[in-house]
Amino acid sequence: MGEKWVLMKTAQTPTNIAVIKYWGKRDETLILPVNDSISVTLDPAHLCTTTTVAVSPAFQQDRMWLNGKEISLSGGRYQNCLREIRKRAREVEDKEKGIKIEKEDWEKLHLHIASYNNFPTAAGLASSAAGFACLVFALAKLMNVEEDESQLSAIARQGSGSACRSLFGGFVKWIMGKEEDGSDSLAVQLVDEKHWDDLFIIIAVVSSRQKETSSTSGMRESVETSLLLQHRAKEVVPKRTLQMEEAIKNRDFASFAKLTCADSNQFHAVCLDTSPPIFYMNDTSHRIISHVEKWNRSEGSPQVAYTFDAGPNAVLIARDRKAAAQLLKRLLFSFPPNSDADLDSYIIGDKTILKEAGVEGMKDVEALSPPPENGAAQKCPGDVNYFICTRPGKGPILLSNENVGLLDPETGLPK
Ligand SMILES: Nc1ncnc2c1ncn2[C@@H]1O[C@H](COP(=O)(O)OP(=O)(O)OP(=O)(O)O)[C@@H](O)[C@H]1O
Ligand SMILES: C[C@@](O)(CCOP(=O)(O)OP(=O)(O)O)CC(=O)O
Repeated sequence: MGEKWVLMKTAQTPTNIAVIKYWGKRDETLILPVNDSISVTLDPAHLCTTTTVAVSPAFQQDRMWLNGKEISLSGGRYQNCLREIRKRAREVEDKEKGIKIEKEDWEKLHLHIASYNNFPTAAGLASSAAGFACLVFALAKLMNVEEDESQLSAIARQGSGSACRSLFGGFVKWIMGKEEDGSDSLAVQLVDEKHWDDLFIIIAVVSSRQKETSSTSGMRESVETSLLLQHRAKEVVPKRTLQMEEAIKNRDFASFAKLTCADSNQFHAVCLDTSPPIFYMNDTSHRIISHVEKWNRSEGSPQVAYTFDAGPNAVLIARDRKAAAQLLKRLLFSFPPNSDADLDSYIIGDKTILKEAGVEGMKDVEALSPPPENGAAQKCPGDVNYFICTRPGKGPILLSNENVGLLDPETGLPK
């Protein structure tokens, strides 16, 4: 194997947001959770990771570049994913390029990996979920791995728990499993992204400093100190998961919204019940909850569900585009951009919703009146950094066009 060839694959993988939260591990190394969780996959057109993986006999060591900067692969989570995927590698032949890799060769060959998130990394937008799912998916394609998405999800899980749910589109369940080796702790698709096409999602990226407690250490502290977590995992989530599956199957928005909001609130209650307490939401997050609760109550049935991960960003799931347009008007009234910002960079993703809300420029934002159910609503410019408008989306895909790869096909180094 003294030749100079480089073989590459590029994949794109979505991020996901949990509507029944994963919070707490029963095994830290294998990343095994204390309860099942359910998520919705977000449209990769707006939030996704692109990863190119390459193999060549010329590479001296495994290397990785994240958003253009070289990072170390020595961490246990990367090492576990690489080891597990290498174990499953099979023979690969590219007759056109005259390349043949035997199964045993994969243990000796080194990899180059380049990855890019089209959204901020470590900003509470689940970059680790999309990132590890994409790494495992792209490597599986490069190495001709036979395992299906669920089996791959059990490998991605060892990179970051929530990553296992990004191997599928639509609504996804991470089954906690019972086995000690984690072999049955994996993700399955509940329904694909077309099943509940009406839903529209608006993410409020709330201004904050970098979060103080990572999900990993936060959930460790909750497991060690919160009695509410024990109760939640044993008594609440098992029932709630079944109800959520029913709500999703029947496209029952009222039930879906009730369960989603209750589960987000209970997760944050567990954080408060942790010693010392963990605060992920801030005043802006609380204000968003109160606006949504008031509006839902005044309508008589829920129009929007809210959920918050380990940070202050609000993920708002509207029952349909009409409700999303109404929601956007309410959000823009209370959280207009700072006077120097322009609407084009303040609302990103699927901007078509702006037109439906009748908001086409800053003048329209300034002219918005307070929502009828909340005449006393205050304007808080600058409290939200920007909004991302998106939908439920599809799972990982392989990109066939070599030009979109992040590594140079000749050298295997970042372009
Ligand atoms: N594209 C990627 N490929 C591989 N690993 C990634 C990628 N993007 C992020 N990561 C890993 O995930 C880590 C960030 O995870 P972290 O949990 O801190 O933030 P996050 O996932 O963006 O936020 P949160 O978990 O709160 O939603 C990075 O330091 C890196 O190790
Ligand atoms: C609040 C959450 O987003 C927690 C996600 O935790 P991570 O998957 O980031 O944690 P590790 O497994 O330690 O990497 C809820 C969820 O996504 O289910």
